[in-house]
Amino acid sequence: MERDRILAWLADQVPPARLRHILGVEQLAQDLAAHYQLNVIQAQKAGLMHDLAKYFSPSRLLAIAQQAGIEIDDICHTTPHLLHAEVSAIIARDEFGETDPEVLNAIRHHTLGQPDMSPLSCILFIADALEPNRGNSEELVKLRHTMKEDLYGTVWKTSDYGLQYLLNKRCIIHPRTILTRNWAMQQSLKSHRVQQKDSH
Ligand SMILES: Nc1ncnc2c1ncn2[C@@H]1O[C@H](COP(=O)(O)OP(=O)(O)O)[C@@H](O)[C@H]1O
Repeated sequence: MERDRILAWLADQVPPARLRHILGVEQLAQDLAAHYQLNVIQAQKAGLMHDLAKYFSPSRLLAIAQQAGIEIDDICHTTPHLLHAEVSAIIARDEFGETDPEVLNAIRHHTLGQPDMSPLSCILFIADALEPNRGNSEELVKLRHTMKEDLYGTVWKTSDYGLQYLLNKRCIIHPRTILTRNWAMQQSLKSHRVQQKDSH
């Protein structure tokens, strides 16, 4: 079975704690997909393969991304680790024969997000941040309470949580996460306005 082959490959490439995180993302992505009536198999595959390139060296990430013709902006040049999402999608395709664009796009967008990303991508973005092994800080517990009520609102607030972390650590922030946050916030506020109108 392909899942076993992927797990064996991962066990060779990532430490046990990361493997636990990956399994947590796989499970939560499936739960959320079932809840939002999305394709559970796509969610499972995206969860399982989202961090394939997590431990690749910066030079390897840059070389693979360059060879694949991915546009590498200044921030990714300085912090090649941010390319692990794009490169994980390439490995999913080339090593494990994944061809489903929905699955590959969800993997590509799991770290920085992407304005207009699909519901499946939203689910993987959330699952990566909120799976149980991430801990139980007050903010995470709060986000887990809303994750099945408001998909876009949770993408918005998960982005805020990540941005806050990066600000506190004085990191350079990739603008795509800010664009994702603004997009998700607008989607969430729009859907609340529609719900309010419907209830009058
Ligand atoms: N928008 C961003 N701008 C800059 N760095 C980011 C951004 N989002 C995440 N990072 C950094 O990239 C690294 C990988 O992110 P992620 O894959 O979410 O982390 P994790 O190792 O917790 O799974 C993290 O160390 C984080 O600090």
